[in-house]
Amino acid sequence: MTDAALPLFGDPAGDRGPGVDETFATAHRVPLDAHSWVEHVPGWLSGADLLFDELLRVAGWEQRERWMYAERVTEPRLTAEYPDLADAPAFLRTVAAALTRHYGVEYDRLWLNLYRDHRDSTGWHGDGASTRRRECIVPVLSLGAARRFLIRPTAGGPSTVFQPLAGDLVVMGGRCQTDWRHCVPKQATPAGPRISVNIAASSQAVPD
Ligand SMILES: O=C(O)CCC(=O)C(=O)O
Ligand SMILES: [Fe+2]
Repeated sequence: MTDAALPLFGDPAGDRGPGVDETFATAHRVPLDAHSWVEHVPGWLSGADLLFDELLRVAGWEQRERWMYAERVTEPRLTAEYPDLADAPAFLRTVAAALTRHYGVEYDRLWLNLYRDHRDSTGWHGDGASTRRRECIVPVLSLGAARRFLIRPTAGGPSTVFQPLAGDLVVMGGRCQTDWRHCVPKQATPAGPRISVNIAASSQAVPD
């Protein structure tokens, strides 16, 4: 079965399914320095739990491994990647289109992370190959359990902490992918599963 064939929310009237706030009314931009910022948009998506359940079921979750120094390590999360937005579950195309309209960046691909519980994580990093332009706008939509999202200068220094809830957007802008590093740390306090939707643009993968 393909994603496109799924009646995603089974609600032809469309008023019980998820929806996005096209006005970004709750957006709050936090300047990190002269070149970089993070925008938190609480409650941007309504019906986040429906989208979470649907993605858990339909996404092509993979367990990836990577080289860390001389060792092959299993990543502490699952990932589903859609290099072509056209192949992504239908509602995520609506999400990407709304972000394209608002931020003026042609979002055309995305990947999902599934943090199965509080022991899953993403270590400190910049988004690398998907963000080679000097200034990029990288939206991340949170679904499921709340987890901490940290960002700190690449050269070291204190972290700025966000705690996106289900339906919140966290958007990294400017030079966040080079001058700053972000992560979602493991935590001691038990947490249920979380999915992050990381929305990317091939136009931002090309250096300017
Ligand atoms: O899960 C998140 O909120 C961020 C994930 C992330 O930064 C990534 O996959 O590159
Ligand atoms: Fe990232």
